[in-house]
Amino acid sequence: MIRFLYRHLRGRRLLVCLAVALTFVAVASDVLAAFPFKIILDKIVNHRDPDIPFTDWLIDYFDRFGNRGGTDATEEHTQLGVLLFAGLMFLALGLISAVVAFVQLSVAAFVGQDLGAKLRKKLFAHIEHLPLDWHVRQQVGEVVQRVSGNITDIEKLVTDGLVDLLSGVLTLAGILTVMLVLNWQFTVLAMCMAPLLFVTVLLYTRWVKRASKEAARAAGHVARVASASITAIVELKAFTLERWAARAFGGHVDRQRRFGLQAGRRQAEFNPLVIVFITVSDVVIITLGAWIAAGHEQGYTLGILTIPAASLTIGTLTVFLAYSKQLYQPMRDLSKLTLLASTAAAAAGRIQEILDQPREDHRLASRRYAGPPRIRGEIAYRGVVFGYDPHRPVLHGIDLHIRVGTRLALVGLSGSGKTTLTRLLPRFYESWQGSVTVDGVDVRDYPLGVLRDNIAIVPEDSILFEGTVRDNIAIGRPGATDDQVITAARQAHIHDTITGLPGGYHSAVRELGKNFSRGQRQRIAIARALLRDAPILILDEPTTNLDVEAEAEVLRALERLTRGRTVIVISHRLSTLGQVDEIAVLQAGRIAERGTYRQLQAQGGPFARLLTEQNRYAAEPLTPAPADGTPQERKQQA
Ligand SMILES: Nc1ncnc2c1ncn2[C@@H]1O[C@H](COP(=O)(O)OP(=O)(O)OP(=O)(O)O)[C@@H](O)[C@H]1O
Repeated sequence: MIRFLYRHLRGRRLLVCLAVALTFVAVASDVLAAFPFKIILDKIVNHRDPDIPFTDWLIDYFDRFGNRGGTDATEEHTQLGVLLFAGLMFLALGLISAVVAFVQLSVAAFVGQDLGAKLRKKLFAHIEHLPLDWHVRQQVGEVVQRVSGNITDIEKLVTDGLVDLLSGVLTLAGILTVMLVLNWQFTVLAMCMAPLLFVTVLLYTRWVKRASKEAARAAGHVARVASASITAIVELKAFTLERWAARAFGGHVDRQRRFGLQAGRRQAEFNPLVIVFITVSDVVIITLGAWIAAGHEQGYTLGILTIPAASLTIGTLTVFLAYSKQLYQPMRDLSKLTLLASTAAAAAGRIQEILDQPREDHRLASRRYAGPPRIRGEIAYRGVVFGYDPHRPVLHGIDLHIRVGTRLALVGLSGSGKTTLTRLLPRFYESWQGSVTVDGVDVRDYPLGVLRDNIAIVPEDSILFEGTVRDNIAIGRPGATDDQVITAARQAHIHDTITGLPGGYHSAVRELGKNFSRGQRQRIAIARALLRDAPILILDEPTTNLDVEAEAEVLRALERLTRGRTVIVISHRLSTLGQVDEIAVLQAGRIAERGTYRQLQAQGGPFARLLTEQNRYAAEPLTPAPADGTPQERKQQA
């Protein structure tokens, strides 16, 4: 934890040192704040002048305001002089404490917030650069928790904890030292309850924390279940599952209440216990202390401990009483802080775990790449074997060649590996065996930035980001002009829809594009891809979730997008494959057959069977192959 903080506090270490130095000053003034009472009582009750080096001149100065009434011959200073001196000392200590607390807390808050912001930005940027393989293995909530909750834990330790921790330790040490110097025998007596108090504080803080943690975890479940139920409200209503959802939700709420009550009960027991211990300790100090301070002759022996008679003054007794109360707070703070520190240490561990993950380096390639930044788009898979699980390959020796500017459709049953195959191209994953090349260069030899800049992907469900519609299209090419954005939108057949919105191109996009229909989102994504103008295009079932009308619109937009590019399209709707040059059928991670639509249909193999299966429930038998052949065939005929 210390190493983690030291590393991430670079640039702010001097401020931390300042906060530490100020803590020393604050603690010293707090500990000394009990002394003015001692000075006053010693003067009035015991007729003793204060014995503080280098202060006589000041008391002499104050003496001129008083007279010698109430003093005896042994006293050098007047009562008023000493009272004014004690008052000034109290005021000065209070002011020092206030100013120091202000600076100290401001510094701690600044360092805490600064560290939190820096860590958040760093962690987020790192997460964004981690490979897809890492992302799919994570739970989204878990990752978000690290960016928000875990960093807050560290922020809290720095803002509230470090200063309190240090001042707690210093206050305890300071108080004990002063007490021991004043009267060590009486200190041992006065501290009789301290071990019990300490153990109680330690145990109870732990119990309260444990119960609160469970309650917080249950609260997390409550939030998750509520959010899942609200997200799936349509399904819940459709299946009339409202009561079932309410029961599941109620279970989590009950758990949260149980632990919340447990924490409350522990807290309720804790405070009275502390009061009892402190009261017992005060009783000892007051009764025994007052007896000794009253000047009774003999020493008092308690076991091996002898307290010399008349070794206490009423003033010293007051200091002991004040300290007895002051001891509790730092103990409590320290105990709380051990937990805060352990939570922060666990949080730091979880954050470091992510920071230790190697990120994708967009510039790095296994060999130096000296080719052009724009590639032509010839794709070849050779003997590619790959899987997500080390023991379960998904692709078994794929050989596939896609010429520049041609369109290949990947079809096959669900789970046959179509998406996986396309994911190897932008190097979201790397093949176990064989190679994937683009323009004859292994994808591993391209800098990631170059490779991915040359590939555009339109997925099944395009996601829009927060911002305006224009921003969402312009993502395709940072710095694109308004004209370029509008041209792309026109080509994607979304321009009219956008201009029909109240804000036009500046209309806001709500969370993940919820205020747009699926078809509109797809067309915005197509405009984005058009603007990107990448030579390679991957379409992963871009019309799957659309109704007939929206599908027709998106297909029209795609028609423009796919022109002149190397395209891999994954499609379940075999009837829409008329526009591709070649179809590859995947079966359990192997290419079962390849050919044009007509060839495969005539061949009577897996593709023909898939077609029959899809047409089984059609009202009329479909004959979707284009009358004039595929584009490639059309080109050849021409
Ligand atoms: N991230 C992943 N981790 C582990 N296994 C995965 C992962 N993604 C896919 N798989 C598995 O790999 C196999 C191929 O999945 P893939 O998504 O490539 O199939 P697909 O043909 O595209 O299917 P669909 O048509 O349903 O999208 C499946 O068995 C799937 O369970």
